[in-house]
Amino acid sequence: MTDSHARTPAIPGVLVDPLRNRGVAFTPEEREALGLTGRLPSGVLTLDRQAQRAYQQMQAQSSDLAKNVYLEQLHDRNETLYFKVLTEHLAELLPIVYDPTVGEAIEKYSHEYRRPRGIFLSVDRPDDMEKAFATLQLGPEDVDLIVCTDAEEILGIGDWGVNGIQISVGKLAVYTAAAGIDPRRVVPVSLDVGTDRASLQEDPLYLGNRHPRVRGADYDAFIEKYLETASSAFPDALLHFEDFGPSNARRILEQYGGRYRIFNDDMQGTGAITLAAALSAVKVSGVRMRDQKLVVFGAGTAGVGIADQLRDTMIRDGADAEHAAAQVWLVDKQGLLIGDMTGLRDFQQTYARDPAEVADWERRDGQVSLLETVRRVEPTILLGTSTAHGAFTREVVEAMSEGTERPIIFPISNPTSRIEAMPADVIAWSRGKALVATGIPVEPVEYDGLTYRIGQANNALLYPGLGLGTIVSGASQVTAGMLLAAARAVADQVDPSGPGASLLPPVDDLRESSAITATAVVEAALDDGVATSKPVDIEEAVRQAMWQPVYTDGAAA
Ligand SMILES: NC(=O)C1=CN([C@@H]2O[C@H](COP(=O)(O)OP(=O)(O)OC[C@H]3O[C@@H](n4cnc5c(N)ncnc54)[C@H](O)[C@@H]3O)[C@@H](O)[C@H]2O)C=CC1
Ligand SMILES: CC(=O)C(=O)O
Ligand SMILES: [Mg+2]
Repeated sequence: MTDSHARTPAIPGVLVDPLRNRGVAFTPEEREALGLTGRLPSGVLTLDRQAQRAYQQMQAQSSDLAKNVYLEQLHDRNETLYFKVLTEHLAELLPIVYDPTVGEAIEKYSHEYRRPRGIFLSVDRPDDMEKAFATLQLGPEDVDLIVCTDAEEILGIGDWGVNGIQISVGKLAVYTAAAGIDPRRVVPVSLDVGTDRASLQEDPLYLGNRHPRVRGADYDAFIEKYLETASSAFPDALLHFEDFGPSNARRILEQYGGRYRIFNDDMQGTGAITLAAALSAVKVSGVRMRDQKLVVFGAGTAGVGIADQLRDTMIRDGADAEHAAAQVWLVDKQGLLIGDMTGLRDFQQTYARDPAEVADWERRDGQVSLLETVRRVEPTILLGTSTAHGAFTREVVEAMSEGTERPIIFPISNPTSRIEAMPADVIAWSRGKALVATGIPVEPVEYDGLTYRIGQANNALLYPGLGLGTIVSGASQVTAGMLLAAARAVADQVDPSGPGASLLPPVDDLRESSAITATAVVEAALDDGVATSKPVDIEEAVRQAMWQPVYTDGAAA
């Protein structure tokens, strides 16, 4: 009898291990040593040639989602090659592996599923956690970074259950491509607590838990167990939290930030990159930080996280704490948030307005609208973190432009379908006066004979350098000082004064930008007394720590 295995022999392990695989770049000697004789075509390609081929194959895909799926398959086949391609074409491919296409990839994950990447932890089996991490076969010092999500508020597209694993994967890809975080030392995690999205629960191909989100004590116990398990298995790892819902994101950070090495990207990373864009914009507008008036549209995790960092910056610039908080107006689904409203979240209360102050403001259906708020407040900064596409109308932008000479307008909701206004409109409606940054990548805008470059105020322009600095310094916490240092380091990399200049560094230079940011972060960690390692030459230590996508000698073995 013929043994079918004789005709279709198993693929040798090294060829299916993405961290070791080099495919046709294995030399004849390596093939011999690794038992690959006769298992590859005889040609040997360099990494450069492989990267050319992979890039061509990627370009031949018919849509951005197909490109994302192609690149994920490459990621699962050969990590060095994947990161070589990604690093060499960062500005072109970041929108494919990350925002905005990652949103679509998450929506389609259970249907496009090819093979698993990461650790899947289920609220229904909390006792499996240690076992799941143990399958990685890594020692306590082998992991620098774990990105987890419970996927309740993925980008601006809401609850996507286990499909959210792709945001953990995408965020980590950016860490490596943009800051050289070693891909062998990172772990993406899905915390599957169920989903409230009926279409997922009913989808026969859905791969996650088919029950509503677990909340309350069971949710809290699951998160606490995750923190305990992850940090005792990998005590040096930074625990990055991504895309949790507003009721949990801040609570987890505040409750556990002192005990564990936590970073909440949507609050802290977004706050810092938006602060960087604001620091640049303020250089152009000439209005001191302490005199800014900020209207936040969408008072959730990101919006209030940003408001907090801008308020703290006003205080550092000389405003007293009460005055700085009073310079912030939050507008959400209920309109302007006012102190006598019921149902305000605890983190919104600080900024809720005194009812007497707004007693004679126009109300429609009992609400003070964004437009009325802008007319009354005459803000210098308007921030969009609402997911409400088109909410920054012509009227809103014109009203803002009447109240201030250089309006700073940041519609940073992701992905593209959620942005509050496109920069071309904002620039036209403000007659070229607005200083704009967006969360999504956008092409330069032509207006009245001038080219306006739009900075990408996406936390991806900051968190890779922040993470690298945290890892190199061995910081036990991500402090406010480290966030501020990162924001300043990013802002200092651009000269925003030229006509139409970008407020933020370009994505093409992200690796260099991350090295500069990380250096500033290490210095801040040392100043704040949280660093556990003190490099003699900080910049050199940062650059040395950056993993490069190359085949290094001996790594094939
Ligand atoms: N550029 C960047 O780096 C980042 C951008 N974001 C974006 O910010 C947006 C919000 O994200 P999160 O704060 O995490 O979500 P969230 O759910 O915590 O906050 C969204 C807030 O907007 C409010 N909102 C929804 N529809 C509204 C409407 N029609 N009018 C007024 N308010 C409305 C919600 O009630 C909620 O308070 C998303 O689009 C996300 O992609 C978030 C993090 C980073
Ligand atoms: C960029 C990001 O973290 C978000 O949109 O949630
Ligand atoms: Mg996020």
